[in-house]
Amino acid sequence: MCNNYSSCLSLAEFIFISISSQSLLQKRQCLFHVKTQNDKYRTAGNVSGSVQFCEKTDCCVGYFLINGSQPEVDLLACDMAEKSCPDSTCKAQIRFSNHLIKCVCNTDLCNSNITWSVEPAQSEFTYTYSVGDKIKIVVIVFALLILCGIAAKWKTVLKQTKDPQTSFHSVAPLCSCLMTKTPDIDVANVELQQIVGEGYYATVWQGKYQGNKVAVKVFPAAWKQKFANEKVVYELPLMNHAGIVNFLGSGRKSDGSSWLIVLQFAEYGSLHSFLGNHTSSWMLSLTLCQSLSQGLAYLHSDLHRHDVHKPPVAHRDLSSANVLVRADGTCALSDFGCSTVLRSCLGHHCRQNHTRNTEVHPQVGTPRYMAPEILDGSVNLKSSLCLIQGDVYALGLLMWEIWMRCSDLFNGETVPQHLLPYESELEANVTLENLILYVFYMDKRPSIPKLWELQPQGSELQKLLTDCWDYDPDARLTAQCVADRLGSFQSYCSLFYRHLSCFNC
Ligand SMILES: Nc1ncnc2c1ncn2[C@@H]1O[C@H](COP(=O)(O)OP(=O)(O)OP(=O)(O)O)[C@@H](O)[C@H]1O
Repeated sequence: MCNNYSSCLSLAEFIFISISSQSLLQKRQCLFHVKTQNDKYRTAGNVSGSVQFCEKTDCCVGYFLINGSQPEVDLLACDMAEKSCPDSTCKAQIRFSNHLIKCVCNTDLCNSNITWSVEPAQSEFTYTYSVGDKIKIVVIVFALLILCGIAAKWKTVLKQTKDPQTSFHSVAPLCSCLMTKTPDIDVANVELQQIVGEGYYATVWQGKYQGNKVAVKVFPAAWKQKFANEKVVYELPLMNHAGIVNFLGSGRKSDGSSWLIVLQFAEYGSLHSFLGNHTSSWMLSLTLCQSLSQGLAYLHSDLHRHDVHKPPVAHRDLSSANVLVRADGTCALSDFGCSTVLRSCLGHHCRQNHTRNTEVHPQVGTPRYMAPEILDGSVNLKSSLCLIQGDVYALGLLMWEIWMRCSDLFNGETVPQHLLPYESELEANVTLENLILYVFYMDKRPSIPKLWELQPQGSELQKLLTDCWDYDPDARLTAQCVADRLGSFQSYCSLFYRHLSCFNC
């Protein structure tokens, strides 16, 4: 019997309400307070008044502004993507700038309060050292330096005795793949002609080897480790692929002053200089993006052919300076100095383990191209999946750079000059702190021109880019999926413009 409307529920309604209230009860509840610039946090769960029921994670977050000595709430919400949050109370964890700090915690409404301590200010008192004190300090520092030197030397000697190869490999040892042992080339046969590129670690020359035009990457002896990293990747089995620059050999100058890697010569040099000097048609842009994503998909692949195994490799430093453009308008990945050869046992979750393993896989790469979770420092850099997802974020930025120079997308209007990602929003020499605030905290990405929406494939293109640089690494596409989607773009070529200047169309 039911006496009033509210108590008059059918059995089905009753079951539905109890199940939903139960599931709401099981969900993490966090205090909710957002400002418009961080609207993305609304999607992290259902909001009821000042409480949010988390849909995506079990963690609450709090961002606090430090004005004077008191933290002031800037944002309270459920976290957006799966992360580790081992603490039950919200302890200040990451300091984005002098004014903004973040905490994460794992109990209901735990983000209401932040536990933090003001960093001890530099004490301002002065102390005058006597001459005797100064001599003592110099002697102690000197003795410590000598001791450190001896200890470091011993560590190296012991390491080398244990495994003579380890001094030469910082890349994680592989599960099952054999290295292709390429014999060293005779450096005397390599002719260096002119410098074509100057990176941080090496100078790249145009040269001649066995009658062919080649690029020669010359590492000074001090960067032997970078040379070794790169050589390890190039010498992996089955590394020959159109999307990866062709490795022709390596060697050492007889006087030991430098180490050389000989590569196929890319006529247009880096993608950065190519885009700086050329605009492109729809088809050329598509060719650049397809070859780039195919190269990355291949690099990430775990291949077994007969008895040979190519493990997945994360590039970890994708940028337009590290992608080359060949005469036929295809891209080739290069510069594997920061790459990590991954064990074939993929499957670690991106954020299961909060420890930052800076020893095994340190945070490397070009900050501008670093994924938000890598900038934020909250990911487990030991996880293969994280590194691969970080590469896909950079792939999204690279494709944005390419399409921003596509004249067909600007419908006869002036094509903007080539810009690096975030160059127009932040300065050319952007600081890490500004990048973290913009890319991680505000979840901003390079802007996509409104004009693109009017173009035949503009919206698909926009979707492709946003699916690569999603805030949630698990929501990002794989490089293979990017290549497949781009493959379907091609069939629309004839629909695009009748007078389309197609490259390879
Ligand atoms: N195979 C090649 N063909 C033509 N130019 C090349 C080739 N390889 C490299 N370059 C040029 O040399 C530049 C530097 O090369 P690379 O990025 O490999 O050096 P690096 O010292 O490792 O740089 P980084 O500072 O990014 O670590 C490239 O941006 C490109 O302009």
